Amino acid sequence: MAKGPVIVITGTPGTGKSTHAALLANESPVPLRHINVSEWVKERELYEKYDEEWQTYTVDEDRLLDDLEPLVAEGGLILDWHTCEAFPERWADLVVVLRCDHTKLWERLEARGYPLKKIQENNEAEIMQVVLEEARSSYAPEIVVELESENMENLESNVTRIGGWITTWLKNQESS
Ligand SMILES: Nc1ncnc2c1ncn2[C@@H]1O[C@H](COP(=O)(O)OP(=O)(O)O)[C@@H](O)[C@H]1O
Repeated sequence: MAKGPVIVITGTPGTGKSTHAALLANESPVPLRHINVSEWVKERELYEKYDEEWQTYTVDEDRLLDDLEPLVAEGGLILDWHTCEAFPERWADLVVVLRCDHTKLWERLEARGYPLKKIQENNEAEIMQVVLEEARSSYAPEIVVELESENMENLESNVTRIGGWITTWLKNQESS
């Protein structure tokens, strides 16, 4: 059986990456392992330090990439992270960038208990489409897809659409 693709799901924090990844892992036509990269970094202590001011970890990217490389080689992976430019271009078969209206995003981050400064920073990043630009400058345009993640209907249709893409990808792998 063909191994599964490597799908990067990225977007500003709160856009719905983990929600999409969990549903996709459940509904995918081929088994996919969901790696929440932020959690992975914490669990495996792949960071240099904890930044108190921003309440985030400064990731040790070299160690992170070494750690993920064997999993990527196996395939069948969802990499869920708020940034994507650190990953080697060859890793990704598909890069999904989730987008959300900034007032909705603000509410989601507030509900998460983020400090105001962090909400403002992320909100601004979403308005300026920082993650989308990052994805577009790091990967071939044909593998980058921008999807709206504002409501449950978006969530369901996005996951169905990515599932359809996986089915085609598998067929292409078999015939090549
Ligand atoms: N498409 C969506 N429609 C409605 N709520 C969503 C959607 N995507 C995410 N959410 C909600 O927004 C919050 C943040 O989602 P999450 O998946 O944790 O975001 P991320 O992983 O990008 O930080 C959660 O409460 C989740 O239920």
